[in-house]
Order: sequence, then C-alpha cells, then structure tokens
Amino acid sequence: MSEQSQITKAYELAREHFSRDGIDTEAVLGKLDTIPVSMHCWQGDDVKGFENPDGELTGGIQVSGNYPGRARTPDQLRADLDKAMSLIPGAKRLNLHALYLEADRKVERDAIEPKHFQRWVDWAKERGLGLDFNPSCFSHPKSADNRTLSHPDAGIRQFWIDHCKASRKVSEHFGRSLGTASVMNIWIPDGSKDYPFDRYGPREILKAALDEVIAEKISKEFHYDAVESKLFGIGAEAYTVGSNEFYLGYAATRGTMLCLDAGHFHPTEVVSDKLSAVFQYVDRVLLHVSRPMRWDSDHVVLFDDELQAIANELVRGGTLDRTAIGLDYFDASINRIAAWVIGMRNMRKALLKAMLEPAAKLKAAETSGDYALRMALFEEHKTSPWAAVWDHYCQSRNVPVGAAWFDVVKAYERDVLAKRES
Ligand SMILES: C[C@H](O)[C@H](O)[C@@H](O)C(=O)CO
Ligand SMILES: [Mn+2]
Repeated sequence: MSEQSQITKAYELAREHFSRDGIDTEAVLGKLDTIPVSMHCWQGDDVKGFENPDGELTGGIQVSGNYPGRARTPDQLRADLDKAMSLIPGAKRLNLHALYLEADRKVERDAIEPKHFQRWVDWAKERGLGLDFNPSCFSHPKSADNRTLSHPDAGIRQFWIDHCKASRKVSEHFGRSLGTASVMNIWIPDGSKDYPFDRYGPREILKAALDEVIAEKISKEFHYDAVESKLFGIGAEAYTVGSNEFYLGYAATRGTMLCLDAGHFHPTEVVSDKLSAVFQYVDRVLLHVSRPMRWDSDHVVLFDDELQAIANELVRGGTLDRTAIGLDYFDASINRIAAWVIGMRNMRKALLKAMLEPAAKLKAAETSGDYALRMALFEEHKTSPWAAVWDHYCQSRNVPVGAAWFDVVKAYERDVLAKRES
C-alpha cells in the first residue's frame, strides 16, 4: 500500500473513532483551515530589518546563534517566507515590523508611510495573505536610554508617538488593501535596570502618550490596536513601565486588544490561565505564542504542555473568534526556515488536538463531579488517533506529511541559503 493510502486508511479509522464522541473530523478540519496564524517576519533575519541591518538589536531582547543563510534583503526574506509557508497547512498571515520598510533612502521612523510597505502589500495580495504590523520602538538612537513613549523628554517622546501614529496609517493601509483588518501591536522596551524612585510618573506619561497615539478613530474593519505587557527585559530588570496590570487596565478602559506574550510573565505563570480571566474584561486578545526558557528567551515554539493548554483554552472557552494568534520567537542557532515551520505547524497541531477533545463528555464529567472520569478522558485523549487526523490534514492540504518537510528545507538550504554571504 502506498504511503498516501496508508495515511488515508489511518484517517478513516480515526474519523470513526472521533465520531463515536459526536465529533465530525471533516467539520473540524474545515474550521481549522479558517483560523489564521500570523507568522512573524523577524525569525527570518534575527530582528535586523532593512532600515539599518548593521545596527545593534536593542530594547532588552536578544538573538543568539550564527546559523548561516540569514535573509539580507526583502526579496530574500520573501523567498524564505514563501518556502516556509509552502510547508505549513491552513490560513496564514504575516506579521511585519516597521523596521522592514523598503525605501531608496533613509526614512526616519516618524516619517514612515504606507508606500514604504507597498511591496509587502503586493506580495501578500498575490498570495491571499493578511498582514499585521508593529511600530519598532527599539534598535534606534532615540530608544538608547530604555525610554520611548514614557520618555521624560517631550521631544523624544513625541518622536515615538509620531512613529506609532504613522504605524497606524500603515496598518490601516494593510487592512484596506487586503480586505482583512491588520492587528497593530505596540511593544515598548521602557524600563529601568535598577530600582527607580518613581514608578508612578512614567506610567502616567505612558498612558497619556498612548491616548495620543490612538486618538484618531480608525475603523475596526481595517485596523486594531493592541498593547503588549512585559515583566522585564535585559537592562530593565527592576522595572518595566508597560507591565501586565498597566496594559490590562489600558486595554479594558480604551477598548484596545491586549497582547499576551507567553514569555512575558514570571516563570511559574502561564498565559493559558490568563486567557479566561482577561476575556472577562477585554473584547479581543492578541497572542504572542513563544517559549520562554528560564527567561524571555524566545525559543522556537514546541508542541508542549503550555502550547496545548493555550489552544485548549481558546477552543473550550469559545474565544477563538476574539483572538488573533501570532508567533514571537527568534532563534538564530538553527535553520531559520525550519524554526518557522516547526512553530507554525505546532500551533496548528495544538489547535487541532484541542478541537478533537471529547468536550461534551468532559463537561458532563466535570458538572457531575466525576473527576476521575474527567482525568481518564484527558489522559486517553493524549493517545487518541488525533495524529492520524493531522497527517490527513497535511496530505489533503498538499503540504508534506511528517518530517518530509525537512528534506525540502534542507534542499533549499543547499541550493539557496548556503550561497548567501556569511
Ligand atoms: C520583536 C517583537 O515585537 C518583540 O519580540 C516583542 O513582541 C516582545 O515580545 C519583546 O519582548
Ligand atoms: Mn512579543
């Protein structure tokens, strides 16, 4: 029997298995197809961008590793994205940072315009992709002292306010051009290395600055604002202006999205437990799915317990429609395209596995207080034939099944990446 027929046969058995719990796997796969995952452009070039690629990465985030083949031009990055996306099933978006503009001369951040991203828009349109956006408030001389939107100097602060305002115009242009709203996430590195005297003042300034940034109404048909909290950064260990409490309050009172980055909390805290809490107060959430390793290390997303717990929460809580899922990590120590593919496939795998849970039985067991049954069902689902459904999903969506995608990445590495300057 051919491998293709084996996959189909295994799927038919799995389909029967899940139908016994009233789950229609075809309907699940149809739904899965429609859930977009936003792939972050910055995994492809170690967060360097095209404004000043030789500049230093600042803002308390770090890329480690020196694997050859990094994209050095927008065309190279787009080619790498195409290759990665061809190996990932389901709906995808691309998440761009302002650093990835294209211009024939230097454009200051407060002067970026939609035209500097038009080639990205054309590329996305040809592929039927949505675009998301981020102002880049780091890796710049004006962010050197770890203050941007909360800067005490009104001139510097205004520069960053204007950058964020200009970014909203770019984001709106994405939404208008592509017919799908762009989510624009504001993350700033503002904080301090050691204990500050004044924790209140900078937060008061930040609140006013953000209010100025979002003052102009933009239709949600085209654009959403999101704000991303953080616990600490390198060089900002003692105090982060945009903390979780700050942004939760901001999003709840201003009606913006709240961005939860899986690496931005105390190591024993998990985003999966926060979702059902914040959804009581904010309408929409942006997820930065990442993998912290002892700190906000931005490791490649694995198919691990927390990823599954995040997906379970979105499915069980019925909040998928209120969530924008994006990835956020940057690993320069391995093939960068493989890093994208692994994380993106894992995200979708976790969503699929969550959608195949015997939800009705689990709910009934919990409601009736039969916690042993609940535990048994959880445990049995771990080894249910969900992986056969995943293989069929990949096969039927014309992307490689199993690790076959890795051969494609290796061939691309040999034929394309290895020929790039080192
Ligand atoms: C480059 C990203 O915007 C950045 O990683 C941000 O989202 C973040 O998580 C900073 O720690
Ligand atoms: Mn993030």
